[in-house]
Amino acid sequence: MAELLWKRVTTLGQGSFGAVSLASTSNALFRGVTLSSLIALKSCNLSDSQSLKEEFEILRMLNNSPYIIHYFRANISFEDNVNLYNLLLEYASGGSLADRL
Ligand SMILES: Nc1ncnc2c1ncn2[C@@H]1O[C@H](COP(=O)(O)OP(=O)(O)OP(=O)(O)O)[C@@H](O)[C@H]1O
Repeated sequence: MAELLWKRVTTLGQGSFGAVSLASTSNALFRGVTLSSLIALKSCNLSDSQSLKEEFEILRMLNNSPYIIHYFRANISFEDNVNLYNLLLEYASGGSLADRL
């Protein structure tokens, strides 16, 4: 099965469990799902990734909901000599709910 290829473009924000980047993807189709060419990538150090792994499990349970950001997969990358745990997420281009309140 083809690996989903991505490249970080810019930083979107910082949460309690990780930093969020905007990333561009090169595969338009992944596991039968047509992807936008932009995704969000939530990353943290692999050695400190328990909370992000728990977030991944919750997103996995809710992945069919139209009200919850979809995840595409989790993976590990090696960047600047650090192993990072990454959640590959649907990019919410409209900003957060907090921005709108
Ligand atoms: N899927 C996404 N698409 C676009 N921007 C996102 C996405 N996920 C997160 N962001 C941006 O990154 C910021 C940090 O997101 P994250 O989910 O890590 O933390 P949070 O939910 O804002 O805070 P906390 O983790 O403390 O509850 C958000 O405020 C938002 O600006």
